[in-house]
Amino acid sequence: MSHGWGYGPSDGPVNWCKDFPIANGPRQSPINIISGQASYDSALKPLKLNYDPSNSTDILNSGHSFQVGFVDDTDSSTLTGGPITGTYRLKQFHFHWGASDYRGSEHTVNGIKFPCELHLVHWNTKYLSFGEAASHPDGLAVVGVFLKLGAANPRLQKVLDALEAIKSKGKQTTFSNFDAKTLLPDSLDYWTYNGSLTTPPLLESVTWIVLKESISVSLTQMGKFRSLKFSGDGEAHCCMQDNYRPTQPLKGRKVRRSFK
Ligand SMILES: NS(=O)(=O)c1ccc2oc(NC(=O)c3ccccc3)nc2c1
Ligand SMILES: [Zn+2]
Repeated sequence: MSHGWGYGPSDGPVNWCKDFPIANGPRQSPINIISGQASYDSALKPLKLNYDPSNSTDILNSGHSFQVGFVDDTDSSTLTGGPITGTYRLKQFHFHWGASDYRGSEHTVNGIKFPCELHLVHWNTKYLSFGEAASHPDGLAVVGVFLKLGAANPRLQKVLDALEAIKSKGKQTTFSNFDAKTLLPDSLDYWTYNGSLTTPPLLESVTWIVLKESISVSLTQMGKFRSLKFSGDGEAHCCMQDNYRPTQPLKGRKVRRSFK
């Protein structure tokens, strides 16, 4: 039985293809977005994100990141419009970040890395569940938001304060009445392309929607992300950082943009 995957020298992204051969597939994520090569598509609609704060349920240290989960048994927290057709329900959001302020994001823009990237994960309600949707090419839609070093972001604080209770792998605590919309920047201009989950099982079922505008994060707030552990209680302490996959080959894919 092979050990799980991670971000270390032996279980990290370069070795994921051994257990998940799709890692070398035609539509892998993340990618480097070359802004000059992204073509404006006037047919792209504005993003519509309608989130009900009462749907947030818990915050969990997954051992790879931490994620805030949402009740998804009704259409009360949805993504519509944008490059997608139909209605996608919010399942969870999580982040990826670096050990230093000069890396951490999964997507890059013109080769630029950000210290952190937020992913809001949605699944297509034409399927019965997240799990089923994840196995279809149009099953998932993830909104990516870059975090850029600057002033402390008060909208992150409630999430970061909750990390005290979930320092190690497997820890979970309630996290209610959180409005994920407060994490979004003012502009919803975006780039979009067809890609994959950026962690195993790396399924090629994600319509990526990467916002052009970033949100701010301070050095102190970045320190809170890095205070988490990949490891569980009783295991050798391993700081949760550099939990990002390097950019993957475009393999002929086109990146579109919603803005002129
Ligand atoms: N970095 S990523 O590409 O956004 C990404 C990568 C891998 C993922 O696995 C899941 N699974 C659930 O959310 C889930 C949550 C609850 C129950 C079943 C599945 N979401 C993912 C997002
Ligand atoms: Zn992610």
